[in-house]
Amino acid sequence: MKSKERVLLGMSGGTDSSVAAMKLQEAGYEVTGVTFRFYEVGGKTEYLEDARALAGRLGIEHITYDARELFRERIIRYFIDEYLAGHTPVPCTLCNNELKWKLLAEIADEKGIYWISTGHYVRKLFLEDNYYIVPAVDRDKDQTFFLWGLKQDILQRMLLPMGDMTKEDARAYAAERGFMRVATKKDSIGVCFCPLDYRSFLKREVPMEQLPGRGHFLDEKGNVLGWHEGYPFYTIGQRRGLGIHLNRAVFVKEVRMETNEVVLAPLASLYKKEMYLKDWNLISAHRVLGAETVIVKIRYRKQANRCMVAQEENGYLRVSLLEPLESIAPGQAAAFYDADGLLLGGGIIL
Ligand SMILES: Nc1ncnc2c1ncn2[C@@H]1O[C@H](COP(=O)(O)OP(=O)(O)OP(=O)(O)O)[C@@H](O)[C@H]1O
Repeated sequence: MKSKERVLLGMSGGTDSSVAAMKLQEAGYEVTGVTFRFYEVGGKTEYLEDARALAGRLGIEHITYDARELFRERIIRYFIDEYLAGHTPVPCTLCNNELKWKLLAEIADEKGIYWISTGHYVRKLFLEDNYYIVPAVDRDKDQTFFLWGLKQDILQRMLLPMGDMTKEDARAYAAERGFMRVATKKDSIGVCFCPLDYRSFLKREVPMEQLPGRGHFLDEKGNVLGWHEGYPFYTIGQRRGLGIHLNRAVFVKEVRMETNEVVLAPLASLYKKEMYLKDWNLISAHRVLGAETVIVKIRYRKQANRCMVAQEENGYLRVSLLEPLESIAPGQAAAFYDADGLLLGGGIIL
């Protein structure tokens, strides 16, 4: 890392960005921390106080940026609208690609700071005139899956101090320096504004009259199997919590918004060999469109699959899977990698 340069770091108050602050400072950077107020569960602002206190202890400048309205408009609204459209949204991907890193760059620009940083567990690589994101040393924490939408203007400015550490290392690093609160913080889980069940979130946030009410579960032939609570409460691939008891295992195969129907089928019926992507971004077009095969992942923790990718005349990407995949859900993200783990881009499943 270069020294005596300025960097703007997103400080969430959590372990990772706190350790990132320490590492950047030790590497000789003049760090400014910014904490975004995105969403405060139960109005709690402890995270903000933690980030501020750490910045104070490290002697770094800290600013707070109120992004609550923006977050509500761009992320929460999108999240709700996607379920109401019968899709399965990816709020963390959208937040990273459309909010977090863009805000960091904007604020850094205003302050005349070049480098921008977070506590993400990813690394960065420069290869043949392009910057790429590659998986972190800690494969279990790897967050590349959420960052496929970033372009060179952001990639070139990123500093990623957590990419070469494991979470355990990070906790030990903070503990060795006497930052016990940082070392022992719990990991955040799931979507920050809706960590557990999205269904109760929808019921709380969406007025009753905007929800479709009860509808039919159908089998693949169109026979009525029973009642469901309304299509937004079901996602493709779902098996648990269907509230219907049949003498065979069934999964959600299709969510039909127009008719408020949910089609249930055995797992074997959920496999597909093709999908289309919209809103895509290719960090390297020739490594994806020109490649014999690339690797595609459609869930953070799901296995990688091989595919071929082509651009259609209508602008979408067609992804032809070498092995069929189950639970391909509209609204979800697909991320492309090469065989060495280079993140090549991604898009939203149509
Ligand atoms: N409210 C926020 N304000 C500023 N930066 C944030 C905020 N939330 C997240 N970030 C930045 O984005 C990074 C990734 O966030 P994410 O919530 O995915 O990870 P995390 O593992 O919980 O990180 P941390 O331990 O730092 O909270 C954080 O390390 C931090 O740099």
